Amino acid sequence: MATTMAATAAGSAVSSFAKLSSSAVAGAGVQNAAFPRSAAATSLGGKASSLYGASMPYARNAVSVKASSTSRNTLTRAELGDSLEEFLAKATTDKNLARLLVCMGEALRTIAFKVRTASCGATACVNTFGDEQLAVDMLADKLLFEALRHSHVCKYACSEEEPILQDMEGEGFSVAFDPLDGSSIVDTNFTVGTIFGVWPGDKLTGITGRDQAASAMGIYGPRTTYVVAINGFPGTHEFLLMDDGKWQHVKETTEIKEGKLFSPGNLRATFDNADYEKLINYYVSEKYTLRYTGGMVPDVNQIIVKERGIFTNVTSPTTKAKLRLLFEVAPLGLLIENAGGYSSDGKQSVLDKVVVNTDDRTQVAYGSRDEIIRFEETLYGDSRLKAELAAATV
Ligand SMILES: O=C(COP(=O)(O)O)[C@@H](O)[C@H](O)[C@H](O)[C@H](O)COP(=O)(O)O
Repeated sequence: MATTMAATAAGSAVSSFAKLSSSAVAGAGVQNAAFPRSAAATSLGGKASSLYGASMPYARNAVSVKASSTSRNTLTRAELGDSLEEFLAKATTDKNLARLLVCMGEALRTIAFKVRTASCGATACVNTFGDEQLAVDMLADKLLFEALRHSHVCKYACSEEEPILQDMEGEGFSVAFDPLDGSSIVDTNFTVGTIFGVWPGDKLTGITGRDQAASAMGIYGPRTTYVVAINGFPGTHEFLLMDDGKWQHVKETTEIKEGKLFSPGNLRATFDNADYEKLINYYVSEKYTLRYTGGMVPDVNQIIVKERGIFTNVTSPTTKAKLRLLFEVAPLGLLIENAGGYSSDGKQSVLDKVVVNTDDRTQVAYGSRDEIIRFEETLYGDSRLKAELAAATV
């Protein structure tokens, strides 16, 4: 309640501030559009400006978290209200990983601006990139490759648009990304997003989601947010893009509770997958709330924000798997599991699936523990989570 009140009070301060300094904000937009190199450098080395203080709507709210022994041995305090850079200094001792996440954050900020100002016709939503007019998903793709090259800590990168590994000429990590998930719903002004996973080393096949050093999504909705999970650091962390262009830590999720909320992807599969039909009928008969946009980023993000629910995308003999393990499913798996949730392809966590080819596809569910048990039992008659739970309680 205290946080909500602080946010409301400061919210009106922010809007009067925005009115007073609309030219400064417009200027920031122009600067964003010009990003990637200069802004990344400023952010990496820069200090919070006075603008930052003026527009900070959330009271600093200390949250104590115990980092795992693989990352830090000391009690680390992640505080709501921290900047992205402050948070990363507490969440990881790996300065290269922090640098990469900051660089990607700068690209996300620019993509948000490009999506917000895209012009949409009958066939595509386009915006400018230098002298070019590009579809926004292609533009996002270019910006992300540029940011990774600029980071100097990325060896290889590939994307849904460019699945062949590209040499980024840095060292430390390799990154796979979906530049603009939901590009077909940009024109309807639904929320869309970027998804990426960061793997240590120089391999993006022969790896699993569990090997990720971090994963994240950028979410372009009424607000722009950057949701980050760092392997070995508890929780999934939401950062809000502020008026001054900085990311501010506004939420930490460490538990996905039980609650009747469902997002049924590939619903057409119920036509010839009787078990999926049975699962959907269960949700309806139990009066679950339907919350589904058809964009995987907002549909999965709502589980992290609401801290409950289930997202399913199930296949059938006539509707094959569409979602890609490397670019979408594994990174979202780490975000959900770090938040205290569970993921499944029907039989195992999606984090345990080996990426054989960059184009591997799979069915998937994300949600609370009991929802994932129900998902596995309904589809395959049994759930490995039950056995794990029984073993844990002995
Ligand atoms: O892949 C996605 C979007 O593709 P695109 O618009 O080409 O960037 C995802 O967002 C999924 O399409 C989505 O979550 C969902 O699985 C779609 O399923 P359905 O509603 O059955 O079409």
